[in-house]
Amino acid sequence: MTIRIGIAGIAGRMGRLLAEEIVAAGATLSGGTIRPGAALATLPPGLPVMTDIVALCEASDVVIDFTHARTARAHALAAAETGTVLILGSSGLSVTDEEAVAEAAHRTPIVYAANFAPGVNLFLAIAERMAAALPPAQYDAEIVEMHHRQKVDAPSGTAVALGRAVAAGRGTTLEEAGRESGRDGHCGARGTGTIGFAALRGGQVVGEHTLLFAAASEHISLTHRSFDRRVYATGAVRAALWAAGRTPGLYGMGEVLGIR
Ligand SMILES: NC(=O)C1=CN([C@@H]2O[C@H](COP(=O)(O)OP(=O)(O)OC[C@H]3O[C@@H](n4cnc5c(N)ncnc54)[C@H](OP(=O)(O)O)[C@@H]3O)[C@@H](O)[C@H]2O)C=CC1
Ligand SMILES: O=C(O)C1=N[C@H](C(=O)O)C[C@H](O)C1
Repeated sequence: MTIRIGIAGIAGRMGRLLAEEIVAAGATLSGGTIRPGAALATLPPGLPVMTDIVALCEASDVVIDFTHARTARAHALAAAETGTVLILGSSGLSVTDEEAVAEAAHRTPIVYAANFAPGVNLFLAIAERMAAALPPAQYDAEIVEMHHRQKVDAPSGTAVALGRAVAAGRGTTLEEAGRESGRDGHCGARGTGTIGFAALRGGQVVGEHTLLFAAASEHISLTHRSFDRRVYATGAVRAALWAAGRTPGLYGMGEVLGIR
């Protein structure tokens, strides 16, 4: 029997691509959820569409969730209670949401990644190395991201992950280092060692992230651009096939790719 993969948020931009990629990977598309109260959109005929995440988990070996931060906690709990593998791609989770996901991962495998594109995960590893080599007293770290006008959270999950990677390279955490976001008005001079974030929104940009280290006499920057969000869908399906049958735990895309 092929692996059964369900999709939370099947009517969304990512949900629709995931449906195609699951079938292309030779897995069984077990169904999908839409938001309770949402109008039933045009979806593949014959596909079980429901609003109950527990019912989707029970019908699936793996559930892929690209919906919204506000559902992450309930979806992780449903996966834990039914022993279903969860691939979680939603961004904008609070620290307490992330703690709830980590708690659920004691009972079932969860792959949680800010970005499922292979290039971004390499970028995260390089960011950590760059930060370890460039002293924070001289090199200001700034992260700039741009996304389509429909994106509802900022800074992006990937930008936050880059910030965390920079902080880790500097032997600290993002919270300890301090975030500087959305500068406006008399915001004061930049703090030494803080990590800056700027979020641009417009058009249909799939996802662009730049990490800049700025010193008095030199700048070094690295940019990743996604041109097609299918790269996230293929990455998520790859994670689903990798995670099925693993022991419970919280995994990242770096582990799926063998990067870290
Ligand atoms: N980790 C990664 O690699 C990537 C992460 N993302 C993240 O994934 C998320 C979704 O992105 P995207 O597909 O562009 O957004 P969309 O808004 O297009 O899709 C989200 C879908 O989830 C639905 N939804 C919301 N709540 C529920 C619920 N409780 N049950 C079932 N369905 C629900 C929405 O329905 P409705 O419209 O009716 O509210 C919508 O159809 C975002 O957080 C985004 O940042 C996106 C791309 C890559
Ligand atoms: O909402 C999006 O589109 C994306 N969200 C993710 C994020 O917040 O980092 C990943 C990617 O950048 C696309």
